[in-house]
Amino acid sequence: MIKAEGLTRRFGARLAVEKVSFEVRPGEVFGLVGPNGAGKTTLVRLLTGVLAPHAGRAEVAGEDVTRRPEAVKARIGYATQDASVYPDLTVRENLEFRAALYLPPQEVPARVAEVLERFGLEPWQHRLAGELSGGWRQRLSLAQAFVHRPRVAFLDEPTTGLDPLARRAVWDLIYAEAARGVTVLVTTHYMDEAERCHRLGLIYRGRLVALETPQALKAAAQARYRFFQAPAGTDLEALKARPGILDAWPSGAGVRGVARSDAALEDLEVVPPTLEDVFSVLVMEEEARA
Ligand SMILES: Nc1ncnc2c1ncn2[C@@H]1O[C@H](COP(=O)(O)OP(=O)(O)OP(=O)(O)O)[C@@H](O)[C@H]1O
Repeated sequence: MIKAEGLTRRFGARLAVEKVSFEVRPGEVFGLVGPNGAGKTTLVRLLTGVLAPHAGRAEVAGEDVTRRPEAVKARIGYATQDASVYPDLTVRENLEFRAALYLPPQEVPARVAEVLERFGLEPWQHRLAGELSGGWRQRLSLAQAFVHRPRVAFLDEPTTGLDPLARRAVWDLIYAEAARGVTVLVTTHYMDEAERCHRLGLIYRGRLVALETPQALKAAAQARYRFFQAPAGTDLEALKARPGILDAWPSGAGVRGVARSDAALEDLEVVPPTLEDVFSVLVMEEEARA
């Protein structure tokens, strides 16, 4: 459903996206994760035809994005980071506007009514989008991404700034759309959200440095390293200086860390890695390579 081959994009001398290749299968919820400035948004803009690549190509929903960006736009939904809604249109008008871009006029009212209902937006339909709270604006942004029945949806940080309940509601909506067969590519900073994705790509400095299911990423990290927990009050610097210990950081009620697989850790509690641990070691490996 999504196929990127060697996608590359520069801004001046800076390589924002470098030779990125991957595929997303129909119905998959695929997560792109990576630190600020890693290149996630640029990659999404390349895949949605908003930005042209300097090298490589992409296919989305059976269309070549570079050659026929307009054909691709009709088949995808796109919710941008800055909530792609018009603040001075009402909720309903926003949805009507978006639906009318890609659907025959006679289909618009029924689609808008359905999406208002599905996304719980009916009570707000006559409100100006600019008057909605952050959570409801994000819901509207999602609703407009799905209103024309796209085959693929790109959601760029759809839950940033939302409280945990609103984030959960957004994820329930994303999964409901995926269950209807929509392929979803979502970018996120949140590890608990990354955990919900069927498969993940980690972007670091413009490059795709890992591509796997959350479970496989954890298993691979556990095979290469040992992760541990130390009690509160542990001397962090002394711990980091021990042979075989690669890094340690304050975490919750103690200290968490990563060590080489042959390190002596008898006095420490060895624990399975979280996704956050996995990404820490992947970034550590990339830094060591640089
Ligand atoms: N239009 C632009 N002009 C110049 N540089 C840009 C432009 N867009 C992105 N960049 C640069 O490209 C790099 C990747 O940025 P991008 O926004 O894709 O990262 P990101 O992973 O989405 O970050 P965030 O999580 O903060 O949104 C950054 O160094 C950024 O400064």
